[in-house]
Amino acid sequence: MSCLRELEGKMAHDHHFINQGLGLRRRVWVPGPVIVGAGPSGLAAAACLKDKGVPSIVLERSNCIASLWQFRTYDRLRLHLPKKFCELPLMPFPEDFPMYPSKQQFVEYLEAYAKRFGIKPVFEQEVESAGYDESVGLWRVKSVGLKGEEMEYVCRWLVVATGENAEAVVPDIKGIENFRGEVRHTAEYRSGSDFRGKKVLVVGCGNSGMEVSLDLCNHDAHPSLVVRNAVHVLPREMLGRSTFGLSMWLLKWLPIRLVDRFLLIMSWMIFGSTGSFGLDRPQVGPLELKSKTGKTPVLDVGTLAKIKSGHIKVHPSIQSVGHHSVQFANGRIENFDAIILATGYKSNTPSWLKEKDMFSQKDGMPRKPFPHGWKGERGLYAVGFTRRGLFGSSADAKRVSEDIENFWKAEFKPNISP
Ligand SMILES: Cc1cc2nc3c(=O)[nH]c(=O)nc-3n(C[C@H](O)[C@H](O)[C@H](O)COP(=O)(O)OP(=O)(O)OC[C@H]3O[C@@H](n4cnc5c(N)ncnc54)[C@H](O)[C@@H]3O)c2cc1C
Ligand SMILES: NC(=O)C1=CN([C@@H]2O[C@H](COP(=O)(O)OP(=O)(O)OC[C@H]3O[C@@H](n4cnc5c(N)ncnc54)[C@H](OP(=O)(O)O)[C@@H]3O)[C@@H](O)[C@H]2O)C=CC1
Ligand SMILES: O=C(O)C(=O)Cc1c[nH]c2ccccc12
Repeated sequence: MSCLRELEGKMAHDHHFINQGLGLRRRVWVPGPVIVGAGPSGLAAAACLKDKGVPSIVLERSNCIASLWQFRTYDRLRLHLPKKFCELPLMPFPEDFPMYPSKQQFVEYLEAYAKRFGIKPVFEQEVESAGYDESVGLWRVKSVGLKGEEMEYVCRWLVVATGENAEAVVPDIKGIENFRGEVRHTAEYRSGSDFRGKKVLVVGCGNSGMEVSLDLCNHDAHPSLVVRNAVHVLPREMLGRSTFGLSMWLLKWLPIRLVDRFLLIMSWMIFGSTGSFGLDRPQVGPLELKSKTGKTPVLDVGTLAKIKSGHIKVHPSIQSVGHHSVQFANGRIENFDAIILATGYKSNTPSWLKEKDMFSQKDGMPRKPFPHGWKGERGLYAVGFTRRGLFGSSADAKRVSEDIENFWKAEFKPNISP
């Protein structure tokens, strides 16, 4: 251990210390934290660390930053929350960006962010396992490159930033394997132009399902939406302000239940009763539900009007799928040309993180409830697992970097005698 410490001192300014010949894997000693994931959370963590003088290394399975935004989202996507709630620490959005930046603008911002803080992730490095080695008191992070080349990064601090949306959730739907039309998850959906004139069933009514249905409508497809449970749909704006901004402001003075009541009254005045067209509301209010379960209310950008006008049909749960048809829980059977699964995403930490205390094996999320989930034992951290969007990522990145900075300073205090 002491020789490792000595090495640490010597290597404090070297990012990579390659020690070949200790087996087939190339082993690299990283003096600072290893961050897994180059999405907004990983970039925010690296930037905050850099700002405090702590070097880090970012490992990313894809070949670019923000791969979720670049490769796995639909073309018409914009931020749903105003830009001031989505900015990463230390760098606001450009002033000439609109209130709700498009995905291209968001990616542009992230590219500029990475450049500004000199963040150069190691791309095409899929982390396949990470575990704490008690014998040396360090993390061993094992990755595999595109050509199968294996690496091991050894470090004191491990920051998990692989996101809540690392893998698509593909539910088991009876008979779906027999369906002759196309079945596609929203992660593979780009635009309704692929479905012009087709009858498309969208399964799931979160923000993705609602917006994809609207996009299909706008491209002259004929969408139907499966709504199996109650859902809160709120207008994106009310009283000339963003619903989210207004809610945050009201929460400074009022209890969550009162703010929820206000949101529901306003929504009723704007939409009427959503239950009358198949979208029943949960018993618990939208913000309370978000805070208790992480279920995000749908922020409507025009889908509801299309449901009201009959351009988007609403169906209950799917009972079974045939070659060309779908039978619903109410017994109705309809033919479809394609099925889009807007069934959400999940964390992938159970598949690679060998530590069982901090992250649940079941859902891959931190076990400790918000706001305590960002820090584990032995130098393990999480950024972007609070179900609070980009706002949550920024808050985590700040906390994590402050915590690591304290250890870093204590460890590497320059040995200057008076
Ligand atoms: C369609 C959509 C729209 C959204 N819109 C908003 C919004 O408007 N506002 C908001 O606040 N939030 C929004 N969100 C929430 C979203 O979670 C955040 O926007 C944001 O992308 C989260 O950043 P992240 O870095 O935590 O995760 P991600 O963006 O998913 O980044 C994680 C990165 O880790 C990489 N990775 C995963 N596993 C490994 C591995 N084993 N090894 C190496 N790399 C790995 C991935 O390739 C990815 O690049 C949206 C989410 C979706 C799906
Ligand atoms: N512009 C923006 O800001 C956007 C933001 N997002 C965000 O991205 C994240 C992911 O959103 P999204 O992709 O919509 O995923 P969600 O997890 O939010 O929604 C998944 C939906 O699929 C339903 N579902 C799951 N399995 C089945 C099934 N077998 N049969 C029927 N329905 C099913 C769920 O129903 P149930 O509730 O019953 O489980 C739920 O309605 C969210 O945080 C969301 O807010 C997404 C799109 C746009
Ligand atoms: O889009 C998302 O996934 C978000 O998590 C953004 C978000 C965080 N808190 C909210 C409360 C109401 C609506 C959206 C969000």
